Amino acid sequence: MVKARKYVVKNYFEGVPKRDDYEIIDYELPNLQNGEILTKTEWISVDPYQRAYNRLNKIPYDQFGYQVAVVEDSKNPSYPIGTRIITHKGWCDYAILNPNELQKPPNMIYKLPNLKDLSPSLGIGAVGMPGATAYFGLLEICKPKVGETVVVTGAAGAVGSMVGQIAKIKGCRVIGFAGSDDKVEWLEKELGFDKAINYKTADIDKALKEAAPKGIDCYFDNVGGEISSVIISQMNAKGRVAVCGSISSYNEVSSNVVKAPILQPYIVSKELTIQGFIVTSFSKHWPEAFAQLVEWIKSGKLVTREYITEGFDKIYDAFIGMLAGNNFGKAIVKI
Ligand SMILES: NC(=O)C1=CN([C@@H]2O[C@H](COP(=O)(O)OP(=O)(O)OC[C@H]3O[C@@H](n4cnc5c(N)ncnc54)[C@H](OP(=O)(O)O)[C@@H]3O)[C@@H](O)[C@H]2O)C=CC1
Ligand SMILES: CCCCC/C=C\CC(=O)/C=C/C=C/C=C/[C@@H](O)CCCC(=O)O
Repeated sequence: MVKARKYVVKNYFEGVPKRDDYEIIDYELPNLQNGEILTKTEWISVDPYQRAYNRLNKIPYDQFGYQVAVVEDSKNPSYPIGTRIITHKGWCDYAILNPNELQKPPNMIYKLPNLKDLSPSLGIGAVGMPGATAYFGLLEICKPKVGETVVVTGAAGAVGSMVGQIAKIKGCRVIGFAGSDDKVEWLEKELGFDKAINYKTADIDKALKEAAPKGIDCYFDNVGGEISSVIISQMNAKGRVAVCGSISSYNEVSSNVVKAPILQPYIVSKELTIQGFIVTSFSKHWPEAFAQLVEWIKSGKLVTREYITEGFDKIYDAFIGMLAGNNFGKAIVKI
């Protein structure tokens, strides 16, 4: 018998999730049946949608999320012992899975993409769901052209740091917003952003007019709220906005959500395209994105950074730290 642990969400979050909203449960896994595999978790992802989607689930629920795991025992010939996989099994240290029943998101499983000699942990970051989000959101929705100006918020995070670098690879001028001077320095000095701005200290409207005197063609929106309204008000005719997330309001109780200015006059007069998307809509094409992302990383065109917390007992802390902005790049937990 294998002893396993998992995080169960006991409450609907009010504001910032509390430690007491979670319970860690110890339990014994049953014996393997034909077709099943026993997996040992190696890396766990903490992501903003784990906060945002809380109220879409029936309480209590097992905390969902991506993980890298290795097959420890197998009664499925397609997944022999030692195979590395990505699943959406969430915050648990061992699991029994039946790959034949895990074909559609969110209950998905796939073999770790060929990462060459890169760390398997990238399978939940730059070469995983966040990497695919940056790749498809930018290339399929913003559709940037050479010489255009691209703005990204949440620029030092998992998705944003990739968006900015991919836009540079595509020949764009890139401006990023992030929440500290250290992040600004990292974006400009190491990731090649043309300009980064600390949204917590800058006059956003003025700083952006200075950074983008010819206006903005593409906006990759990770945060929503007031800053997005300011950015959209400075867009050029036929500009494209990919609405990826709105983390600035995930921890707000509804009565506190900021009322953003009215944008319709800009949207109409500039003929803007504003499109929300969910990355799994592109899931059939993830393998193409992963192959390209690995090539860019291996050739040094794309820099990856991970913010690693160690220990199963620390997943909650890693999650809260990510929501508070501690992470540079992808926030993950090593189990
Ligand atoms: N549509 C989709 O399919 C997907 C959407 N997303 C969305 O993309 C966004 C980025 O996700 P991801 O890259 O994984 O996370 P990040 O790695 O960017 O981590 C979250 C970051 O959000 C920033 N942040 C926190 N609070 C605020 C706030 N009030 N205002 C502005 N920024 C804030 C912090 O950075 P800082 O220090 O700069 O404040 C923090 O580091 C999220 O909105 C997420 O929901 C992600 C994956 C898929
Ligand atoms: C309550 C509305 C929340 C709005 C936030 C929208 C998008 C933010 C975001 O981060 C989306 C991420 C999507 C990730 C997709 C993961 C899927 O593979 C699994 C979805 C899991 C689930 O639906 O339970």
